Amino acid sequence: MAVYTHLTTEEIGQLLQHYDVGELRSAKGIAEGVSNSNWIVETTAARFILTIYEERTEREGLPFFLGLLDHLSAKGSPVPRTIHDRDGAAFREVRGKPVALIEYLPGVSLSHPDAAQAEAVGRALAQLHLDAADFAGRRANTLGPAQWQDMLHDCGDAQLAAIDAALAEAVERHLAPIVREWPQGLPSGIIHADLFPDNVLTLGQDVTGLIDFYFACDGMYAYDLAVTHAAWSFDAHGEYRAQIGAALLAGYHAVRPVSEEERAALPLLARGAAMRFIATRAHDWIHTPPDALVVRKDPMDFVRRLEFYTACGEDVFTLRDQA
Ligand SMILES: Nc1ncnc2c1ncn2[C@@H]1O[C@H](COP(=O)(O)OP(=O)(O)O)[C@@H](O)[C@H]1O
Ligand SMILES: N[C@@H](CCOP(=O)(O)O)C(=O)O
Repeated sequence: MAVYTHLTTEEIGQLLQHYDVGELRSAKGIAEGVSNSNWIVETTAARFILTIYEERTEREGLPFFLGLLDHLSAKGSPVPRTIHDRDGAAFREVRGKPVALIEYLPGVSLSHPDAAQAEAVGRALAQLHLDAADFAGRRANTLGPAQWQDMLHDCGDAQLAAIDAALAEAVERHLAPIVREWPQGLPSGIIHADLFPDNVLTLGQDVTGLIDFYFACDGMYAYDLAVTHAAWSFDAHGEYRAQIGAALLAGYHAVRPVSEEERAALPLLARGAAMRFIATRAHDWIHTPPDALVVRKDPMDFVRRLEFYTACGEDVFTLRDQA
């Protein structure tokens, strides 16, 4: 469970007094998530998500993240609105940490998507890129190649090897070439940068929620597509699911056509996406406080994906048009 800050019911009740959302009925810590502390809050009026922003979500980014939710939601994207307090503020402070109340969206996260669901996710990602294009906010990517290098250097070879010898070897072998060859100048705009299955809510074949924009930033659209491909196209044993990968790319391409230059960069971007999650997972593996109620994520999942993307053929990134 991701709850790092343990608020009392009284504290949550007092916080809600600043919003026009009715009286507190119940508040339950949410099991999913690793970055922030989250509760489902029921009031006499509705259900909400209450989030306390922890260390990884930088406070200066909050006007961007929360403004982006409101921008996308106003465009009809399945993105939750920020609930503003009675003074119009998008976030407040509790125990010295920022806290926000977010619209609750229906739907469930998929653990084993089918091809139609993967295609819908690809479409939703492309639509998000289009809808965010005229958002005025800007935010640099704070988890780009330079930061992967810093984080992995900070972990140190010995600690990486203590997690798994293959982890240290993969970083040693792959990090420098990925950083050296990293593409520049591909079409860019605001990207989600973390569209994993737990950040997409669905009902049947429909995407009903895109959540957790706390890594959103300026970046290459094709990198976001590569992150999403790496996050969705493998089963629980790490086996590549070719139909899922192809459907995801096809769904995206149908809404925002991928240029040949972007397509050609996808294999490298996918290796970079794998390295990005190796870096943060390894860092968290080593630095997560022992009393945090959180399930740490295994960096080795992405070492296997990195090896897959290094060895795979071009056909993985062939773009097929919709049937
Ligand atoms: N707006 C929302 N509507 C419904 N459920 C949500 C919403 N936001 C978050 N959740 C639930 O809370 C979980 C954790 O939220 P998330 O933003 O991913 O946390 P973290 O930033 O810690 O990763 C999600 O997996 C989802 O189950
Ligand atoms: N998606 C990342 C971790 C970030 O977690 P989230 O719960 O904020 O989506 C990973 O899988 O490593």
